[in-house]
Amino acid sequence: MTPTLVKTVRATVRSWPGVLSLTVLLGITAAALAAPILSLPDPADMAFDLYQPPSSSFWLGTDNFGRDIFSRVVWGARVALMVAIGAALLSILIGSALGAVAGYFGGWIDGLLSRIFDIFLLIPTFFLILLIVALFGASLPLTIIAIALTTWPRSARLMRSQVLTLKSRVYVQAALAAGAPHWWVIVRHVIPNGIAPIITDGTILMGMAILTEAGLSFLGLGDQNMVSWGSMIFEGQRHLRLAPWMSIAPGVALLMLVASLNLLGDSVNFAMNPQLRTRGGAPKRRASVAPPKGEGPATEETPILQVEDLRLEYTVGNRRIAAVDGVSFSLPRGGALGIVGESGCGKSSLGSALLQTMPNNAELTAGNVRYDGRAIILGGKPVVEGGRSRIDALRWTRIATIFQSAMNALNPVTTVRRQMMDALRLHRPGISRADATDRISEVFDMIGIPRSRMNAYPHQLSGGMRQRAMIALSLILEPELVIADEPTTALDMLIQDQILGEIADLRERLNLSLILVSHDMGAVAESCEVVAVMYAGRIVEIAPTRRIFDNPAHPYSRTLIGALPSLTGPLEKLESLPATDTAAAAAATGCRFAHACLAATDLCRKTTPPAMNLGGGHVCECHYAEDFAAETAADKREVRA
Ligand SMILES: Nc1ncnc2c1ncn2[C@@H]1O[C@H](COP(=O)(O)OP(=O)(O)OP(=O)(O)O)[C@@H](O)[C@H]1O
Repeated sequence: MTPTLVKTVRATVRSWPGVLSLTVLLGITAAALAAPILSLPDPADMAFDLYQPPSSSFWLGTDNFGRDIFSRVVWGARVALMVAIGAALLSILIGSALGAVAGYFGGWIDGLLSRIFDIFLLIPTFFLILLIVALFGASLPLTIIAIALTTWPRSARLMRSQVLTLKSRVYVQAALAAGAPHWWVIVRHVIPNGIAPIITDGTILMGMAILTEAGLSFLGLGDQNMVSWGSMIFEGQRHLRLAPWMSIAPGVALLMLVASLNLLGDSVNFAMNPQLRTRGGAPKRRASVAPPKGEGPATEETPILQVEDLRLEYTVGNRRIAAVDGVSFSLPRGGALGIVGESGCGKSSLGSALLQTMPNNAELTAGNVRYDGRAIILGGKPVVEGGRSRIDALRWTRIATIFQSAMNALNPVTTVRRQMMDALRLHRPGISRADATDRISEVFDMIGIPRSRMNAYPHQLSGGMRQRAMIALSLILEPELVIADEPTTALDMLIQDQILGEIADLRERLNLSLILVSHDMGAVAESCEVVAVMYAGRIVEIAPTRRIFDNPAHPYSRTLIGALPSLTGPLEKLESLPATDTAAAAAATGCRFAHACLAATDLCRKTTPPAMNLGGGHVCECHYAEDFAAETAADKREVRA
């Protein structure tokens, strides 16, 4: 077994639907395989005990010919399984191969094959099967082929759409650019990535095949030499009043087999798709709290956002990862806070925690958040007022987001103008079309996109223009606070600079408050008055921008600032840090940066550093913060040398 298959089986048997469905399926398969060696009465043997109800002699009773129903159900399982496996395998093989070819090569090949799929889909399934059975007679292999012939276009269309999406992925293009032949790319990169939904669909196909065979047997068109649950149900319904057990037993067996196959399909899909697994599957019901009593009205001095001891944990299997581990800060109205730190330190998790848009495997375990003086999160729970979560009422209208990758954040099949129109109409249902168009034009002018590009689709815009469109979308409802998560990461230096300049300009004009999440110290220095440095889930230093650049007090901030190349002076060797495992660093005793800190002492390794207040809004979690902050620029150069 390949490692992927082993992992899939392991993950499947860890979920209760997986265990349940596999137990039923294995039970039915074992019974079907063991039927010849079990000392069961011959399923075709007729006796004088007609219509016997279930008893210790006849576990499931006897039928109108005195045949033992338990024995017939067990033998019938063989037919059901043969039809399910045979028809589904044949259907998937034919369908996936033709679908992969159509999707991968496109052009006239796709056109021709797609028309063939459509024609087969148009033929009524039962009619085609009846035709085949009428022409060639009723036999089990023919039934299997007939079912496969009517179901393969389903797999073909699924595989075609998978391949169409996958072939534009960068890793597929990279493999082709590296000189790999087409067949290798299809086998190595396309099929393994696109097979999960086909396998899931295969289990549904198996259920359909069993039901179709049962239907054919019910109509007397199945193989008369074999015991089939369908024919048993058919006979049973004619004697329903006299002997209801004749149809109940095969009916229940059929139901259990088809339901288990469908349940198994869901479990396999869940097991094969790491996103479904690690994002926590279905949304959990989160507890909420009522607004606190005595909340006064906000004044000009009330911070737009106050965060106290916020904690967010992810659950992955049995592990808990504290991605945000006790974060506190306060953002004044119209202020700009930059949150910097290396990849994985928890910046995006903090952003999603503030907006309550975390994945399902994330949980806020503690902390309070106040927006404009009103609590939106208390003790880690969302505050609900009048049946609606307060944060729901604030998202986009008062707190907007600029996402990291505009190409992924904008809907690719809708024009930019349409997306802005939708946002306006959703939040301001009464707005007229003319007013909405005026507002869109106004925002386009404001951020420097020519009005002629309003009806462009995202892919028709350049990277910089797309990011501007994303900013326009965030501003369309005139929010007060914008959370920008790496808004310039994928752009070249010149465009980065333009976009940051525009954000700064908009802030001034609209009195916007800003939280800028970035790993780029330069970007943050240009746009924010205060900088918070995050490391392994905590803000380890926060200070006014000038101050943190002149006198960084945390060794980690010093390293980040030291990594900024200087355009003047001699070339200096850049320092590098060992990789950080957020979960391990958070669980370590003492300072979480001690493992990578060149100045770490025993005190650092044993005792968690307190938050040292260095005055002027400068707070740092380092035992030696005062010493480091006091160092002059010359000292720092010396340390680096
Ligand atoms: N859905 C998730 N399930 C489990 N762990 C997650 C999930 N999302 C993030 N993490 C973990 O949480 C930690 C913080 O991740 P986060 O994405 O917030 O970091 P980041 O600083 O924003 O990184 P980047 O700058 O690369 O976006 C990391 O250890 C990451 O592996």
